Amino acid sequence: MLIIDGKKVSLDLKEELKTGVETYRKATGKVPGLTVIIVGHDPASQVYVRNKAKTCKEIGMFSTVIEMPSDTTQAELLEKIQELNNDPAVHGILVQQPLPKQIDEFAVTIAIDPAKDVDGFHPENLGRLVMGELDKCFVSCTPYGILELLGRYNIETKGKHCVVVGRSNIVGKPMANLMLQKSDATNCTVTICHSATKNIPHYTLQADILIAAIGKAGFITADMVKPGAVVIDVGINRIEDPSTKSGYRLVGDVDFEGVSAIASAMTPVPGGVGPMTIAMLLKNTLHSFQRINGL
Ligand SMILES: Nc1nc2c(c(=O)[nH]1)N[C@@H](CN(C=O)c1ccc(C(=O)N[C@@H](CCC(=O)O)C(=O)O)cc1)CN2
Repeated sequence: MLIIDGKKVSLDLKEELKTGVETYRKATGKVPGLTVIIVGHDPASQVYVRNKAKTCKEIGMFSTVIEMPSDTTQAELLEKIQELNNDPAVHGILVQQPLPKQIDEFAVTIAIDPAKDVDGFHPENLGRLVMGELDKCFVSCTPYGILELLGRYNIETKGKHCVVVGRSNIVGKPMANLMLQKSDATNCTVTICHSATKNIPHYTLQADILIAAIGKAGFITADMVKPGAVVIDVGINRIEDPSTKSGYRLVGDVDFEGVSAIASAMTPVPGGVGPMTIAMLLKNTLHSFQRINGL
């Protein structure tokens, strides 16, 4: 069974982006700039935001982190986003999720200028993706990272049956629509399963490419997988484990041990899809810089 190594691919990709950033810096004297807003003190979000800023620095991009208190109002956050929309040095704007409950995520998503929405969450970007305008939109980083992994591991997609389990706006829906696109890198027949789907194994057993984005530890078991399938695990679930130093360990939505005996290729957790999310965010930020500067 082939392990699809997202950690390694993300490192390769970051090296390529570093070269790209340096080339544009020499040619224009400018570098891409990403601003990340974090509201509140969610520990996992703080780690992700720190990693985003650190990775920007490593590849020569400019990054700013704006920390806002947990009791920030929606109006205050929208005002900050407006400032960033108008700042020409900012090519990418991202508001880390989840947000505190007093803030409506959708209102925030639509406030970000679609031309700077490097998360690819804005309805204009999702709409363009659905309509096949991939070169004129930002694709949500996790699905985009999965596409990059499939491409770099030469996994055949054309005419294959891709089953996506999960229908979130940031993973399941964009993922399914990407795999549906008419292109050499996609062109699948796509099925989406979700919490109201009756008999999920009936569908997953037909999948040549199975993408699990449910958010439930070990949900996909070996008896739900067709022999030889390619299995992509998007889940990042913390489960208690007193034998580890932290007291927990990370597991995916797929029972790795059981499914790895059946699948032909699989992403691990950690080290699979997760690391690609930040790499693709930086790829989107570089694209934004290119578009804004007409490069
Ligand atoms: N505005 C956004 N908010 C959130 C996003 C997002 O794309 N945009 N995604 C997630 C969090 N996230 C990035 O923000 C993210 C999650 C996981 C990883 C990752 O590298 N995971 C590692 C394990 C890391 C660990 O030890 O915890 C792995 O899977 O190997 C990167 C980024 C929600 N919010």
